[in-house]
Amino acid sequence: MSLKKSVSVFGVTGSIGTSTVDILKSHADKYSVDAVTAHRNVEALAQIARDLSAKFAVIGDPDLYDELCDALAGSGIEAGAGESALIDAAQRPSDIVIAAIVGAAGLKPTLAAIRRGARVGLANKETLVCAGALMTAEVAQHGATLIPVDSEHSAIFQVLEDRPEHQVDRILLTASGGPFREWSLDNMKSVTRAQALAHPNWDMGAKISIDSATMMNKGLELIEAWHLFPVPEDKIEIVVHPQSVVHSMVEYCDGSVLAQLGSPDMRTPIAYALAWPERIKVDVPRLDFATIGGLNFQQPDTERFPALRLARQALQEGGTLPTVLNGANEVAVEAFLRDQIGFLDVAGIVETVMNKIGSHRLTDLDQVFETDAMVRRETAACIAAV
Ligand SMILES: NC(=O)C1=CN([C@@H]2O[C@H](COP(=O)(O)OP(=O)(O)OC[C@H]3O[C@@H](n4cnc5c(N)ncnc54)[C@H](OP(=O)(O)O)[C@@H]3O)[C@@H](O)[C@H]2O)C=CC1
Ligand SMILES: CC(=O)[C@@H](O)[C@H](O)COP(=O)(O)O
Ligand SMILES: [Mn+2]
Repeated sequence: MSLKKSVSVFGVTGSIGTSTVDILKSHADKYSVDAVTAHRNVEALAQIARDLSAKFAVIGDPDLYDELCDALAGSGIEAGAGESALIDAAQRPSDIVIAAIVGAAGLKPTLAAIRRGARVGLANKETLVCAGALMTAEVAQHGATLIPVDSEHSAIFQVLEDRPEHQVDRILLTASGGPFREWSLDNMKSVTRAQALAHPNWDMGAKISIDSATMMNKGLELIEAWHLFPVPEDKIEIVVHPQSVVHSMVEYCDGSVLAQLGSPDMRTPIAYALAWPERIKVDVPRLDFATIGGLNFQQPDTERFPALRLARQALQEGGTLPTVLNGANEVAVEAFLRDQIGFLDVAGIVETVMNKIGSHRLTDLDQVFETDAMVRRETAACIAAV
């Protein structure tokens, strides 16, 4: 009988996906790989599937099935394509699923893994933002386990120690402030794609890099934290910490503040999600406090970064408003990346769409998918009018 845990990695070709591959390779004695997925990058998917001796490789774009079969020829690895194959991959009985697809596109496969009671290492924060209450209800119903991979949420998870809500005074979610932390609104008007993609501390995929630059990432993380940890919204505060060394903190009722620190390298939280409740060795750069010298903290500025205010509003009003915020943001970020709108238009468009659609009581997952599709149409129309 194998003592190895089997792992499936969704979004294996991305930033989180390839960091996960790195850990799986260095701990091949502990983990075997079942399914791996990507969206369009057939070549990288097939190479990773071969390197990890995966059993099943899925490409999200159904038109690329034949290309994937060719790339896997002779390997014995089964190929699949399209949304139904992504769901099939999630339903296979792997011990751990790393959910690292970007955006709401990850919702259906992640739900499929939750519904079979899997342990899910969740990087894909947009799923919790657009359907958090329904997702966490399914986690409870099916006995699944959700382990946060997002660095701040991993930090909170590591220091929260199952403490009851009444012992927790505050969750302090740290934010780097992104590349424009000190820029004036006037200068931010002419930000280029390359400037917005250049995060000061983290090497990440394009969408989350833009989210960090607008600080929508922290807004999404606020909503993510509220779904993951048992504290009211007004006990989750955002604090700007330019060095990204303190990944988040929890303040307890006795005045103690517990923090998790580390180099800005996602392999640490990914390894924790894989090994929890144990820890495994990871070759990340170690902190040298004398070289770092000082750690700084500042108030966030919601005037220059309105995405923070919009996400707080979505969380407070609840219902389908976080779904609207997320869908509008995904479409607006894509438009910015295609040079169709300016940097400040991203949050402006999200606000316009939120005001236009408003919030409705959240009832079921079909409503989430319908709202998401409608928001994407409305946002595209709004972008066309800019
Ligand atoms: N990068 C980071 O350090 C962090 C990321 N996260 C979160 O993790 C998630 C992944 O981020 P990141 O790795 O940076 O993103 P990347 O853009 O680097 O990777 C995204 C992955 O998802 C796949 N993908 C994209 N669209 C679809 C789709 N429609 N259907 C199926 N698969 C798809 C991509 O495949 P292909 O390569 O073929 O396009 C790729 O494998 C995001 O939700 C992000 O917010 C959270 C904390 C830190
Ligand atoms: C690595 C990670 O978890 C990202 O979400 C990171 O936090 C982005 O940095 P910002 O704090 O600039 O959003
Ligand atoms: Mn984060």
